[in-house]
Amino acid sequence: MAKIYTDRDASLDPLRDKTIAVIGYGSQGRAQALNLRDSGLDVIVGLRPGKSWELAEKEGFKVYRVDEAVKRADVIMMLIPDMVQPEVWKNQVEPHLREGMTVDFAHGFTVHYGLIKPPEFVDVVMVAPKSPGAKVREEFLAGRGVPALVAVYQDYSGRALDTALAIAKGIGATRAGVIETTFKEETETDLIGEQTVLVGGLMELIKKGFETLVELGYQPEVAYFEVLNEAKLIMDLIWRYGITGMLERVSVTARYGGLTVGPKVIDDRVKENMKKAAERVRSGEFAREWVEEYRKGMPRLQKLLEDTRSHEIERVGKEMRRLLFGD
Ligand SMILES: NC(=O)C1=CN([C@@H]2O[C@H](COP(=O)(O)OP(=O)(O)OC[C@H]3O[C@@H](n4cnc5c(N)ncnc54)[C@H](O)[C@@H]3O)[C@@H](O)[C@H]2O)C=CC1
Ligand SMILES: CC(=O)[C@](C)(O)C(=O)O
Ligand SMILES: [Mg+2]
Ligand SMILES: [Mg+2]
Repeated sequence: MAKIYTDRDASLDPLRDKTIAVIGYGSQGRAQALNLRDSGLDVIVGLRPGKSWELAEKEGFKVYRVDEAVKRADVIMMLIPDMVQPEVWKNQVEPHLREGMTVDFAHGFTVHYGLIKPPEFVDVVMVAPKSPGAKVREEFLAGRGVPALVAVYQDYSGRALDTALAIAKGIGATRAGVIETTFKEETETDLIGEQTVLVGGLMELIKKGFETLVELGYQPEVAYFEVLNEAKLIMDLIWRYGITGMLERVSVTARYGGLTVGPKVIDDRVKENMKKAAERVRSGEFAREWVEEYRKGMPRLQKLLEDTRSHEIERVGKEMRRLLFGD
């Protein structure tokens, strides 16, 4: 059984007289910095000049260049993109680390794949929200939290886990539930999950469902409501009540049709494909490919994004979302 921590198991004390430098003010950086500050902790932000800098200042933070922030802080939270981390680490973080500091990550990628090798005199921990950044903030403001994983990679002080749990509490994650894991498990499950289900799988399932309906001559707007908009509403039922709970809340016809046809569409070959994707993550092959793509300036990523942007579901979606949300 997994070790799960909630609010009762965590204290903010390990962070009380410390300065926390949140490096990056994007998806996770902004959410985590704001939540930690609202939890009563001393937070500064480390950035390079630009839009994020202005936003963080506007939102009341003292903002410094990354190296300056590291010098002023006791706890460093590496919340910049995974592919940017190694260089910033080498030039602006590592040279200024002092004995006994804590370095925190929100995803294990750079440490697990050896792109960052922390010195032995700091604690290295991870608090990985199982959620997009915006939700980390939204749920916190609503008095709730999103689940997260915690892990200790290096325990120099002997108190690394307590510090990690304090961060988890400060961002609101212990309100939901925090599971103890390792950098390896978090990194591999996060990548496998986002590639095969959360990002890759969902997106492809919805696109192929949309294409199928449109190719059969149905109206694209009808297809959009059916396979994209309602996917969220059905997912909400699964999220709140579980798969059986969702089945209990759709029509008996949908229940029978879904249970009999679903496994024919998403068949065992899909699982074999998922296992292949998982193998590429576990062997490090995906990480090598992504580092190489990043170094080349991400031409493949840009091309794929452009193709997605021009897909019919996006054109129709824009119209339909204007109707639904007025934007
Ligand atoms: N996006 C998400 O919701 C999730 C992200 N994570 C992890 O959190 C970490 C941060 O990811 P995101 O929040 O998506 O990052 P992001 O892409 O939103 O980060 C952008 C921020 O980094 C700053 N930045 C970029 N390059 C910089 C540089 N050279 N020097 C200083 N600042 C720089 C930008 O100014 C901006 O403030 C990653 O490890 C990611 O895997 C984990 C869970 C979910
Ligand atoms: C939002 C999240 O948890 C992801 C999908 O793993 C990510 O953005 O990397
Ligand atoms: Mg991820
Ligand atoms: Mg994730």
